[in-house]
Amino acid sequence: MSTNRQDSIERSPIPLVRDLDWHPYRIPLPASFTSAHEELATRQGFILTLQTSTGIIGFGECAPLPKFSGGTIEDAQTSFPLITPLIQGRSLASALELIYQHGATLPTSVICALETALLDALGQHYQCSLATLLALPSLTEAPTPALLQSAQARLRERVATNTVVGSQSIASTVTLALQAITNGYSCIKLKVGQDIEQAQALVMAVRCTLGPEPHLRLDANEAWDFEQARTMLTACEPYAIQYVEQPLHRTDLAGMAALRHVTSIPIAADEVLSDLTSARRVLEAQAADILVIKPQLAGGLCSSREIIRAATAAGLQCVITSTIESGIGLASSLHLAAASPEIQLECGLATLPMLADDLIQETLPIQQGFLTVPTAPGLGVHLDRVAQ
Ligand SMILES: O=C(O)CCC(=O)c1ccccc1C(=O)O
Ligand SMILES: [Mg+2]
Repeated sequence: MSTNRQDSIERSPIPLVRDLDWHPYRIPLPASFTSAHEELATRQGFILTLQTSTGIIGFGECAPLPKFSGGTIEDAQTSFPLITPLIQGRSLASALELIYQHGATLPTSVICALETALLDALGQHYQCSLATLLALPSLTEAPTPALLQSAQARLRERVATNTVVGSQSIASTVTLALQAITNGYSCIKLKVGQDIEQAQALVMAVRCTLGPEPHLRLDANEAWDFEQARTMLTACEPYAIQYVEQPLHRTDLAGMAALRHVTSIPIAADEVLSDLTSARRVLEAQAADILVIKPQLAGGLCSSREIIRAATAAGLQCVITSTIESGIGLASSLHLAAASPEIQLECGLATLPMLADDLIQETLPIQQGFLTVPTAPGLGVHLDRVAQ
């Protein structure tokens, strides 16, 4: 970018929020997503369109997942008319500050949508990607060219992902896992339910078929009690399990901490995480080796970044995953992953192929298990109007 253009961006005032619009969507999952919680056959949520005084359009997504945390579709809907008058007429930076300071009363998925749309617009104003904004020391001061350049230099261009195979029959799970390896994935997550004998047989069959190389992680979605978890994980010790997500109920932090002492398989916290405070409780209780962070449920991108920092300082690793939202929300999580060098494990962001429609004009292709981070200003993806 020419110096003149950059100078004029630094001098030009931050645009004001002119209008917010929430569009409901329903997207079918052709194969449905089965976990110990539910069978998700349709994804429901809202796309936020934010317009600025300078004609910039920012997009955000609110995709609640009531079985986890962060409220319901109705909770989100109730909050929309309250938000607009608070945000309208503020600068993008002051609107961001407002939601960071007072957002705690809103459903986390609503904060995530507002933050994404504001950062999308701000990135377009500064002509830098959302990931670049997240790598800056401050979001509320105009970045100098030098700051933008050093932020950009810290980003990852692509993010390694896992694929997830839902709880199906052993034969079809093995087939799907093999297919994923053929497609270039090197990390597979198996959904394992309450029947621990079936789960053990599944893990053995998948590991024996795939060989020793691919990373294999499990997700129990809170299905087990302590004894079931101990039995299951002991039986899985020979199969090189990368980690197991949420083996026990989210409230059982003491159980999770105790489980870490009876198995060598790392324990990951997922359902228990609903904001920075809940993450701090997990760290305090030494209840996990890994945190699974879903920006929709953890209060947005900056809140997720705070969680990553706290976890890293305590010696834990983190994974960013989707809630099976559309391409708008997925892109925002992808930018966060790109701006988080601490994250070395594969992220659970390979979920767009599960949806009948990703709602975006662009494609976010997965090549050899990697998602490429958009580099265009802001979010780098746009709502496909035809898809609505
Ligand atoms: O982690 C992944 O690979 C995909 C995301 C995922 O599994 C998920 C998606 C929606 C709701 C819950 C979960 C989960 O991790 O339990
Ligand atoms: Mg999980």
